[in-house]
Amino acid sequence: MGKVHVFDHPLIQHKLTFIRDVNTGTKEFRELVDEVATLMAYEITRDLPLRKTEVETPVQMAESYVLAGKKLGIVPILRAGIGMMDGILKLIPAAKVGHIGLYRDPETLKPIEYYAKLPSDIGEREFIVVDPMLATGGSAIAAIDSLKTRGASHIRFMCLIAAPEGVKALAEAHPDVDIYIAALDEKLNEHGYIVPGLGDAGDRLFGTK
Ligand SMILES: O=P(O)(O)OC[C@H]1O[C@H](OP(=O)(O)OP(=O)(O)O)[C@H](O)[C@@H]1O
Ligand SMILES: O=c1cc[nH]c(=O)[nH]1
Ligand SMILES: [Mg+2]
Repeated sequence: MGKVHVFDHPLIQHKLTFIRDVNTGTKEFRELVDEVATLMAYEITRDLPLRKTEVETPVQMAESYVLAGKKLGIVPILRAGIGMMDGILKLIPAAKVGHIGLYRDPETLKPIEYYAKLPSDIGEREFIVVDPMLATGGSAIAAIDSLKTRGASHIRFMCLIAAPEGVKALAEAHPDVDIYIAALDEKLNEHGYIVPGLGDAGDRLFGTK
């Protein structure tokens, strides 16, 4: 079973409060999601492997470290995942970006894939799939299914807010995938929305509705 990590960093928790706030407008919402994505990227990369190297400082040669291991790929689930992408790329600019387009059918709550474009060297990369919301888990499971079908084998999933139902479903469907979240909320409501959540992440990011 993959591990579930809840990021309790005070800055993440503080900013998340304003992201949740119904009175936060589109511009500020987008900026806050971007900032939290950067902070979460900092936390999620904590365990990346390093190798020793040497660097010439203005004073003398020094032993130092650079990143080693697999190259990274970021996969935002369209649309709302796009809101977290730039914040992650600020810290990991060399990562390649794949896109998977999914929307949740409002009646059945089942995900429908409408787009996929992934890096060509998919088997050589470690992927972070990102989406602000993990509700029923259907979208995250489908996105990871899609990545695995195309050859990815090292995948993590990162979101802002998760429902217990989504965490359970994702952990059962993909036990090899670690899940990183900023907040684990109470439940889903009858429309499949996270309670208390933040509403519809895509609509709040892009000003639709
Ligand atoms: O865990 P689930 O029950 O699948 O729900 C979560 C999905 O729902 C939202 O996307 P939505 O379908 O609203 O698409 P959008 O990003 O285009 O708004 C959200 O961004 C996730 O992708
Ligand atoms: O609470 C939810 C659930 C699914 N998608 C969202 O954007 N919000
Ligand atoms: Mg939406």
